[in-house]
Amino acid sequence: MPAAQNTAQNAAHSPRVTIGVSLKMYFGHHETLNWARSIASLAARHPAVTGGTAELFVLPAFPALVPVTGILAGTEVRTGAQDLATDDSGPYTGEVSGAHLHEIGARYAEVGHAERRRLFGEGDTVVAAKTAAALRNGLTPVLCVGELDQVAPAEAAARTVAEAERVLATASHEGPLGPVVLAYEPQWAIGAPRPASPDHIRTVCESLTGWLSTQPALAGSRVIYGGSAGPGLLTQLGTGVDGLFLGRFAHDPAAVGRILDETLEGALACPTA
Ligand SMILES: O=C[C@H](O)COP(=O)(O)O
Repeated sequence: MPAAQNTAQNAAHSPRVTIGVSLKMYFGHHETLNWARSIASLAARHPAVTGGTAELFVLPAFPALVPVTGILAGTEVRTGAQDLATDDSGPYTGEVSGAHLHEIGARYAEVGHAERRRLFGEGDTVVAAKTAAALRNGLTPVLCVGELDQVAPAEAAARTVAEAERVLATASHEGPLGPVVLAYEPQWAIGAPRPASPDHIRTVCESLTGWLSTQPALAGSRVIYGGSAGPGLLTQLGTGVDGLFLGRFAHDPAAVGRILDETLEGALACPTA
């Protein structure tokens, strides 16, 4: 199928807004399960989810993946992992492979988060290997990219597109690419009181979307924003972003509900690569 036709078909079938949630390491096990039950109930009745306006995925800690996937079974919410191994099996103490994750029902795997880069020393080579591992195991990579320091939007866009290009070019040496979720997370806006400005977010996300449109191997990819995102941001962003990647501001399920409400407001017309 020609790439352009493939892109058009993916766009036609993609929900307009992608909402991801990473629980990081904030919740205990029972707290995670209770949160997942609330999200399951929300997703089962919210018209944005039942009507396909929004797609929702959640990334709990590894031990909660099986029960959370069970709790969300029967809803349109998908689950994924916050990390995965570069390899698919073998002597890698403490690691969890993409094959294992797919077997237990995960459909997404986050790679390249700033916290893993900063605290665990992961660089582009490892991030690319994890991206490739996700793709070859049927997991959609949630590839986090974003500038370290607060710079002007145009400079942030240039750095972020270069980062995505670098990582995905390296990943392509290990196997075919496919649709990814590019999570634009300016590192200075993670864990902050407020997100980056709408103008900053739009400038970078539109650059990422423009770059993706030149990459047929990545057709069907989405660009979402993370970094202190919460209720109200989607409405402020309007067009130019395919969704949000939520952290702390999704801990209250009611806040997730308010964000889903925003996806129905009609002002959001998300371009899809
Ligand atoms: O994975 C999510 C992002 O790092 C954002 O987290 P945050 O909203 O708590 O800043």
